[in-house]
Amino acid sequence: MECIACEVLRLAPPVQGAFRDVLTDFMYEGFYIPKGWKIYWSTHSTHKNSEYFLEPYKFDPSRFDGRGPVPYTFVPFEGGPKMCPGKEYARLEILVFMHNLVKRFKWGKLIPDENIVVNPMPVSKKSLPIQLFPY
Ligand code: HEM
Repeated sequence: MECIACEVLRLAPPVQGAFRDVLTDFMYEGFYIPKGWKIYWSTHSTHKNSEYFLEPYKFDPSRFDGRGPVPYTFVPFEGGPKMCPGKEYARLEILVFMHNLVKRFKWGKLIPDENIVVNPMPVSKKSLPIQLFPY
């Protein structure tokens, strides 16, 4: 179940990225980035990089089996000193929700091909109406 949650967070990260102040001059991929610039790191493009994730647009929870992706390539909660302090709480909440939904209910989407819109968080276009049937 955890692999499924991670794969959803990879494909549709709730936080798209964030801005950072550049503290020292540095080179990146041949580009000179001067101190004082504001830069943006993108969760989405990191998660869809085929160098780190084979067939990046394919839903494949098994990529999180075993050792999983290399450090700093799966970053829905970011990484380093600014990493989300609510990460473990969010993880628990997501897994408890999924557990109860799957174990206690048979359920189905009312709009099978509903799209996701990003504004700025990814949400279902029509709020994902579902029908629940308790077991
Ligand atoms: C799926 C759920 C969540 C995701 C994907 C997420 C993601 C993130 C990310 C990417 C950042 C870094 C933003 C940045 O660098 O500017 C962040 C920061 C933060 N998150 Fe979360 N978060 C989640 C849930 C939570 C929860 C449940 C809490 C609190 C209970 C929380 C509290 C915070 C706080 C306080 C910060 C700011 C930390 C700082 O500025 O040093 N988050 N989160």
